[in-house]
Amino acid sequence: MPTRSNPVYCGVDTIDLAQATKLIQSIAGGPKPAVGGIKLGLEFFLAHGAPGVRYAFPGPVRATGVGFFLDLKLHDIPNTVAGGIRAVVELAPTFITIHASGGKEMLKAAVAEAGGQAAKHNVPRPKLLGVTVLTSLDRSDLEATGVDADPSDQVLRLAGLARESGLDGVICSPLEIAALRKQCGPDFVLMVPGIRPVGSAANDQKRAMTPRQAVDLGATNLVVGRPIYQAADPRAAAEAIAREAGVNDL
Ligand SMILES: O=c1ccn([C@@H]2O[C@H](COP(=O)(O)O)[C@@H](O)[C@H]2O)c(=O)[nH]1
Repeated sequence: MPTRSNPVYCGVDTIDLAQATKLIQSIAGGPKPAVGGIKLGLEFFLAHGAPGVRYAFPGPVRATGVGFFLDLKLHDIPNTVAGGIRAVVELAPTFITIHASGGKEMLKAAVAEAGGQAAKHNVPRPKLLGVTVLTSLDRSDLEATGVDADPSDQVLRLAGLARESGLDGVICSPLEIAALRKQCGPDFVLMVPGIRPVGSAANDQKRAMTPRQAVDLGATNLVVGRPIYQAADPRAAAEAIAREAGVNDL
């Protein structure tokens, strides 16, 4: 099998600053990172904010070339979401998430703000990804929110809106990858959580597949949290998942 660049982003889901710092150093530091990127999200950012990002994921670790996914899942009126983007672009994230269901005006405001702030801070423009239907939801969960649609149809609809609004990609489950590739083309980023290595527990993920399946279907990146950070040896777990996803030069 030909090797590929490491698609695995580890979700560092903890409020424990020391634990996050140690985990990030062990999987992303050194000459051979075991992951393609680090994802910091709600738990970590609410507890520690921008100073915590700089502390736990410092320049020397970032210099190994790993990506930085700031998974804030912004969802508010356009002016407020633009303000949220304004507050974090200087951290130079590779990706930021906003909810596609926030609507076209909100999505466009975020795109415009990301471009302007990147120029102001002289950092690469972060790629904006639209959250579609959370991977923890199935049809009946959607119905309970008033959406009478299959998750896959709703994901396609929201991805279309995200693309028309200028976003770079979406968060989707593995089950929608093939249809999204067809609808949105080869360059649209498909960042895919709901990834479980063979034999591991699904936890609260209702639309899940293995790393190999997701990559074969056309995922750009995979998001994996608990199967890495809850493992006895997180680095070994990350390497095993990357190998399962077709990375063979670790
Ligand atoms: O639809 C979504 C959007 C985001 N996530 C995030 O991905 C990780 C998955 O963690 P696991 O422990 O591997 O389940 C987590 O940080 C979520 O916030 C998602 O799961 N689904």
